[in-house]
Amino acid sequence: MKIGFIGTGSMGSILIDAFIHSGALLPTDMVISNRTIDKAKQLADKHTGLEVAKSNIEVMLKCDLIFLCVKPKEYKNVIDEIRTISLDSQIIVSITSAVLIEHLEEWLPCKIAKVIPSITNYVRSGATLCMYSERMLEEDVRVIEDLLAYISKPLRVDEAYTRICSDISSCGPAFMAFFLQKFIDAAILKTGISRELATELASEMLYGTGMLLTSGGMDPTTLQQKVSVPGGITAEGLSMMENELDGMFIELVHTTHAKYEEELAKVKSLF
Ligand SMILES: NC(=O)C1=CN([C@@H]2O[C@H](COP(=O)(O)OP(=O)(O)OC[C@H]3O[C@@H](n4cnc5c(N)ncnc54)[C@H](O)[C@@H]3O)[C@@H](O)[C@H]2O)C=CC1
Ligand SMILES: O=C(O)[C@@H]1CCC=N1
Repeated sequence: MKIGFIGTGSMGSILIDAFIHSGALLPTDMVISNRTIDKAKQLADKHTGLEVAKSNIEVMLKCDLIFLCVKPKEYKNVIDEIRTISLDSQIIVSITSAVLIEHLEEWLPCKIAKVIPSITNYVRSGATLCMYSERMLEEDVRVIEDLLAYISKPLRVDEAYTRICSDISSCGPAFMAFFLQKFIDAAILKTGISRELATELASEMLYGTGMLLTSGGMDPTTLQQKVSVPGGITAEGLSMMENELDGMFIELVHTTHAKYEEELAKVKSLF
């Protein structure tokens, strides 16, 4: 089976790298295209045998399963280009939250999967959020999830929860890195600790915390309880954060959902 990638920007190239490094795919299994062809060529220079197509049409003509890795506003151009040569036997995997399965089904005759990856997949961890159109057969779903399992934990979610699941799984790494950055900056400002040491400590801490919350079998509440001795320093810090951050995460969810609605409307208006 030939796998295509239309769009080799940040997420497209992360997926290609991860599939190759994990052994899920060989470079020769894939055909890729990108608006700026040099970006695709740079990937091919890194992975001998990876074929760069001259156009998105060429990818569609050569592949059975095609990942669409472009931004919402770029869907219109791609769909217009490929719709007349798309086949109902082909599987399109769209990685964009703000493009609905029902719209992709309206625009293309193909079987449609919506899979939201995460930057964590680069190091073969984190989830991939999986949603499928009714056109997908059991064996199509198996092909996709077998592939994704090399680089992630594929989790089936209801499309109605795409936004909040992506907030946690895909935006989450950036949000957590932001918190870490603020923590490190404050540590440097208040104590004079070196950035290098503070960053190393913070990164190791987040890695270990992630392990405790997955293979370690702890949930976030238990973890907090285990670290905070009643009346101790952690408890004091947690209590301060409870007051300072009250409402912030509600606001965060409002913000991401408002932006999502805006993008959904924009995509719809383009067609
Ligand atoms: N970056 C991330 O962590 C994640 C991104 N996504 C989704 O992936 C999608 C792509 O995001 P990024 O890779 O971050 O964006 P990006 O801007 O880095 O990559 C998009 C690529 O598409 C190419 N492109 C644009 N129009 C094209 C066309 N007509 N034909 C072929 N190629 C074209 C661009 O040249 C660019 O290389 C977005 O919808 C985003 O929401 C999903 C999960 C995580
Ligand atoms: O739009 C999304 O849901 C994804 C999450 C990170 C970037 N884009």
